[in-house]
Amino acid sequence: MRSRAGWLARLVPRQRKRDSGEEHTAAEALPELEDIAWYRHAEEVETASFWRMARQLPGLVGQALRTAWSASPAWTVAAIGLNVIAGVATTTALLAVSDISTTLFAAAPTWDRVLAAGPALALLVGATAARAGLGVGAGFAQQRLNPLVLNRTEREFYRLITAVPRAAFDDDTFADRLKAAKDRGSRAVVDLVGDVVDLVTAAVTVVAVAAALAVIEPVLIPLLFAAALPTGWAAVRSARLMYVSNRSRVSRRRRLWMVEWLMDNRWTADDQRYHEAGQWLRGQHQAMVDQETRADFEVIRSQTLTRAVGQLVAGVAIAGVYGVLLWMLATGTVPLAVAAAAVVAIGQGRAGMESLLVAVNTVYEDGLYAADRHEFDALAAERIAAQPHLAGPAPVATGSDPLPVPQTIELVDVSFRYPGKDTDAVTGVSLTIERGRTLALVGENGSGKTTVAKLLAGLYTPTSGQILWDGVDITRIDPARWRCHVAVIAQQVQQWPFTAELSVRLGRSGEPVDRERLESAARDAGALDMIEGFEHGWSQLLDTQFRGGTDLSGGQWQRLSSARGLYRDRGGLLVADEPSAALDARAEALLFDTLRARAGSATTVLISHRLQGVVHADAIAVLDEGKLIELGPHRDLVVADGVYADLWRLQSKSYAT
Ligand SMILES: Nc1ncnc2c1ncn2[C@@H]1O[C@H](COP(=O)(O)OP(=O)(O)OP(=O)(O)O)[C@@H](O)[C@H]1O
Repeated sequence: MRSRAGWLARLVPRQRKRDSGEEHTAAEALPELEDIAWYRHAEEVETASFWRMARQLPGLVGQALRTAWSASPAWTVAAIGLNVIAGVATTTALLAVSDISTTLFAAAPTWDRVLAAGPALALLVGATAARAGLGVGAGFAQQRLNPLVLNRTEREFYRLITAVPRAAFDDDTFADRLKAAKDRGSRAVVDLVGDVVDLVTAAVTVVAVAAALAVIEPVLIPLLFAAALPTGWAAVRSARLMYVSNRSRVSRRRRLWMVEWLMDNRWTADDQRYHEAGQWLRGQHQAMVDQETRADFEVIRSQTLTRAVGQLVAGVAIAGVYGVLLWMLATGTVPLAVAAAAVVAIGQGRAGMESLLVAVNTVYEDGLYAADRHEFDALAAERIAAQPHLAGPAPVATGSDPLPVPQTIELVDVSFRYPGKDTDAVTGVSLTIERGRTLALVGENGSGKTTVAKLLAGLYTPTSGQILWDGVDITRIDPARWRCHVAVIAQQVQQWPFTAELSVRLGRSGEPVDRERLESAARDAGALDMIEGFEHGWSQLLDTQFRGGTDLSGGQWQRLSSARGLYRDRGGLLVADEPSAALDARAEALLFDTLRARAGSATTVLISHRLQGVVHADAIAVLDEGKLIELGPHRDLVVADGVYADLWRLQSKSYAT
């Protein structure tokens, strides 16, 4: 076993060494070209013995059967059951062959022998036809099963992806697992079901042939197994080499995919050309593609070597099996009639045995990839379950209906640190926002304004501290109960490739369209004239990659984004993060009027670098390096002569000149 592992180790590390050495130039710019950390996991796989692999089979088979059963119990039973019955037909056909040859080699007149073989011949024809029919039926059942399993697997994947907390997408471990699951893991879960049906088919054939040989000449059974082992060994080794290679390349492929996306999509097409970045991107891409090609060559070379050794040993083993049969014939241990039947059985048995070993190998291989998907599912489920409202003690507010619109929202000593960072983005912020009031967040770039907004919108959970709605810790309540009261006009304008109408009503897409609200949201955001001026009005598609689609200017997209936030808003909390950054003066004034009109009834959190837009806020919170350093209305802060007053003077001066 040690020597096998060592032999494999000699093949694979050579590939790794060459990978990291030759890509040195590219690695300077793209460090992800290095093998990923969980390569160590693949090295464990590398040293697994055939028997360890065989021991894992029952678990993998059980797992595949559970997957298949959950997708369709009826087709699972059909796919497995028909194969098992086909096995009975195989044994019957082989025993009929044995009967026929014994009868034909008997000492009797030719016609008597032919007539005597008639019933066995009829049985052979019947059993062969039945086996073929059952095989077709089993194949049909398997093909019906596959799309059902795929459907279920995909549904679960996207359920997890959309339910996972936002912070998961900032985490590189999650990104790697997601990539591995998407790359092949999900497909492998589906393939594993098919593999297990193939495994059952092959196992049934082998058992059927062994049962027939037990009647014809039991001595040949172990020889049959011995003859198929070398090919099986080679298949297992090849798969493992490919697995180890693939696993080590996930990180590079992720980077490759990203560079390809940067080159081939319209969103980066402008900037790429402004900065003449195409050549550099192509260079990075080429380096990675070359690296992939070299890795492919390496693995193909190793696999071919493995298969050649397997085939060579298999040839010798088969020669040995037939040699033993000839020797038994020569010494009179088996009569000629039995030897003839044995040749037929061995032919079928060898094919079945090789299929079995290949199936074992495929089940194991796909099992490894499927484990990537299961690992991802487990990680995603863990992240979902770790959300405070699920993981913490009993909820602090019971029931399942939406909470009432909050009268007070409080941040109590809230801190937040992004995953993987060693400093807080927000530290010890305490604030109270009364219903009907406007709070403005002000501060330099990177001071933590958007992070506070995201915490308020429930996108992230505070690392410490609490966010209270009417005294209730919001992180311990199901977000479905309070998110309906939160609307956001995000800093990063999302250009949804939908119609203008869907783009505006996305935040309430599950509800019937409210035309009046749709128009008033668009009007208040300064987007109504624009939408009504589109060739197709509200039905205008906003993506030039589809026929009839169009694109918008930066400011027009931002108006649409504001309309989306306003349509969703129902008088709860509206977070507007730099909502006017791309707007012209008229549109900006209109939007700020709209936000001001909320005063007295709805709560607004406004982030803006244009201090003219925040002077009317009931309170202005000034953030610096994640800390709240000043809080109060405009007039008080100007009198206090601190950071805000400084910024105000600076902007007023530039407007005055
Ligand atoms: N997803 C993220 N992962 C890691 N760090 C982040 C992430 N988003 C923001 N940060 C960091 O958190 C800090 C606060 O960022 P934030 O976006 O809240 O600042 P801001 O005050 O809104 O800045 P701006 O005025 O530029 O919009 C910054 O140091 C930023 O680099």
